[in-house]
Amino acid sequence: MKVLKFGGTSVANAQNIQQTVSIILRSAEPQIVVVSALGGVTDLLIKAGTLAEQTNDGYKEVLEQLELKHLDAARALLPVTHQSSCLSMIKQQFNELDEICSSVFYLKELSLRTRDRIIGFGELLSSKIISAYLLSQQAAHEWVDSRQVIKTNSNHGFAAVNFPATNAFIQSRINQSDKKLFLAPGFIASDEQGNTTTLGRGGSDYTAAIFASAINASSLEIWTDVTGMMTADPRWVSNARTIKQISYREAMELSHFGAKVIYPPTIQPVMQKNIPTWVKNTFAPDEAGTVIEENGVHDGEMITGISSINSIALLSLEGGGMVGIPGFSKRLFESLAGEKINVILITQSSSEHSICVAVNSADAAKAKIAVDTTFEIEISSGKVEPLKLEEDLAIIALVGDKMKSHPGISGRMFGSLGRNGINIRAIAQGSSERNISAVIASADVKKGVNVLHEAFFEEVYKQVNIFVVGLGNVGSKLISQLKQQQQFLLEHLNLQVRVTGIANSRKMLFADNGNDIDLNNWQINLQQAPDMHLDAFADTIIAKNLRNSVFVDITANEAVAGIYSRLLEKSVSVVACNKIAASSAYANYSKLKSLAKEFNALYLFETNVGAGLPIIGSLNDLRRSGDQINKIQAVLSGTLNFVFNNYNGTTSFASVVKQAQDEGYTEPDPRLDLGGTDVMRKIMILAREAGEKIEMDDITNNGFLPASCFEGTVADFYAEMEKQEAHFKAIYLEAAANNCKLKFVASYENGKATVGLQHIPAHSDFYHLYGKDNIVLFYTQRYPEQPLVVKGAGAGADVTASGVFADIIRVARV
Ligand SMILES: NC(=O)c1ccc[n+]([C@@H]2O[C@H](COP(=O)([O-])OP(=O)(O)OC[C@H]3O[C@@H](n4cnc5c(N)ncnc54)[C@H](O)[C@@H]3O)[C@@H](O)[C@H]2O)c1
Ligand SMILES: N[C@@H](CCO)C(=O)O
Repeated sequence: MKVLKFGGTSVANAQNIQQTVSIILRSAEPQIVVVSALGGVTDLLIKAGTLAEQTNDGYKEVLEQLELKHLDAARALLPVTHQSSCLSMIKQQFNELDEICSSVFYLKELSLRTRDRIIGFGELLSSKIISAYLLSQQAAHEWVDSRQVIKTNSNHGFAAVNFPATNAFIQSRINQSDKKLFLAPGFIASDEQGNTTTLGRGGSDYTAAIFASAINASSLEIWTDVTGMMTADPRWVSNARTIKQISYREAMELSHFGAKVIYPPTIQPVMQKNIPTWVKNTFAPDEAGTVIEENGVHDGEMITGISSINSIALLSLEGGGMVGIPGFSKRLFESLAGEKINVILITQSSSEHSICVAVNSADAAKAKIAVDTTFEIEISSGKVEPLKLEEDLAIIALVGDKMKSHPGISGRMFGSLGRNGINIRAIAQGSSERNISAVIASADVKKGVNVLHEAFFEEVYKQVNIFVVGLGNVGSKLISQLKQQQQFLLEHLNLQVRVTGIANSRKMLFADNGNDIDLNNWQINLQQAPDMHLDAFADTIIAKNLRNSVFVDITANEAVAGIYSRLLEKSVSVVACNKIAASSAYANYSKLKSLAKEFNALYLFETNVGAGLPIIGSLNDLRRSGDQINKIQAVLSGTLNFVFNNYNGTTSFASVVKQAQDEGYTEPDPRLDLGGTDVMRKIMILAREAGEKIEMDDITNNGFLPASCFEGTVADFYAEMEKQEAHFKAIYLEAAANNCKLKFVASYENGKATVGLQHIPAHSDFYHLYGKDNIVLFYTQRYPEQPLVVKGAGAGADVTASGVFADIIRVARV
């Protein structure tokens, strides 16, 4: 014989009851079926009782609403010929309920005993309606009054079962019948005096387990509205999946931590009898669901599931006066127990200087008063401090039998949380090693569950959420490269790179929760999106709090560079194509680097020098491997190289500059290139990466542009260059007369950096440098004479976008 339990959603209305009954009737095996109240009924019954106690006659309306709900269900389920006895049963039950509530109303008192009586009506009604429906379907069965067979003490609201008596009653009740199908209301029982008691919220699961244990059932089936127990809460983790098999103890750990699928005390009676317990979905009955059994072997993973509890407060009792003195923890726990406060997690450091316990937030204030009163004398004498209370916390836990004696699990757990900026306030792991719990901020709990799910269940791929600001030449190329490469990244690097937010100077667009931006239609969608506000963009990134978040700056804007620190402090990595931050005051550059280190994020800016060329990366590799940079010589402006490679006095200098701009090599403001600022920034960034504390003022700029070119707008700049054509031609002719080419060269040596136009003779490394190419020569301790050379296209939207892309992948693969 097996036992089935159907929860509130499975019997929420006539249609669901029909589905439930079809599941019951498809099994030939004898069975006991336990049902909950129709969905939502228990809460309304509590409301009616509470209103009556408050002498609010609104309770009558609630009862009318409830009566109608039950009458409707019965009418919809039963053929007219079977309706009258069921409808009069419902009316009679509601008359009784009305009388009880009216007594509560007049007495202004709702004792726990009366409350149990009131809420017990929910299961009585549902089971009787289902019984009438079974009769109408000619399904022979017996309705068993759980109150007559499940005996408890009189602890109303949470009564303790007298198992010897209960087992005997159930066995005799079942054995004396020749029926194969029994139907019983869940949740309710009775005490020795025959008063209705209840088994605690979710107690219908428990009722079913009590029946299963009493008759040594072949199995217990818990039918609900989800397919089994999941690896994590599916409302939070889209990749959560059903756990096929799980042990009783793991199931208890997971249920305790918020996996509301099964009520924790349920497990105890079935575990003692080793009865396999299935969790199945009423609305997808053919799906396997989860089986809970001794030594349940799950799919080879170390971790069975991840769960969490919200609304946690952390209480810390601290003080030097506790060290080495027995009895402090006893008194702390006694004072909490005295207030009936449930302790959820406990930690104590080996220094014995503090004891930290997690409790439900609702108990926090009460706990503070109780503990401060208990330790009043020690507090006034300074031996301990008043109880410290921290709220808005949550517990996140890894659960799994297989974690036992398996090193590295907690390292992986804390590493993954840390990399995502999730601060851990307290941790606990019992010696059973079945559960590792961490207390974190409530705001981080959803992200935390996702981070852990990814770390322990999704070796398939890692999700990276990117936010791109700046969608001009380079930015729009990056988006098309990402679109083109998404599938490759998924298949070859197991990376799911999602563009989650984009913005230009006018508009900003975010993907809805759990989605990414449609990369086929981003231009149109961005046009229709809200106006861009930089602070709001940063706020949203932080509020979304998505795992593996990366901010990508492809603007040339100072304000955008100004938000990096806020993001890094939240462990959001920054990939900057924008050179402003790395070339700002040294203090800011170094602060950003330390923030990245402190908050386990990355701040990468490879494209700041030489676009997509591996220049900063090579320099970092040299230094990390112990080399020292003696000297750098470089041509670092794609624009200037292009201009001097193409200018020979036949067309105007200004028109060649314009061509460089049109081809996407210049800065958004080309004066930065022509005036040498862009190159100064680049050589300074290289010098800083080489270990030098250098500022812009320390760099000599031997510029070639007449001062008049810097006045006014970019249009004025072009006009002025036209006027100065003779100046540019003279520069060109002078170099040509010496058989030299013109190159804008940057060099760094002994803490000094210089940039400027030079005559380059044919034997120079820089002579054969064509188009928009860049070249860097690193002279180091290991490369003293023959330098390490990096050379290639140093500007252009495509190559720059691919350099940004490479930085994003570097962040993603950490
Ligand atoms: N073009 C290259 O070859 C190259 C090479 C290396 C680095 N870079 C760097 O790439 C960056 C972008 O260059 P580009 O050629 O794509 O420039 P662009 O002018 O084509 O694009 C700049 C984008 O930034 C946006 N923007 C500007 N201010 C903004 C703000 N306050 N908020 C939001 N968005 C803002 C603009 O709307 C535009 O979408 C620059 O920092 C440049 O130094 C360019
Ligand atoms: N404007 C820059 C782009 C690369 O940083 C150049 O011309 O080199």
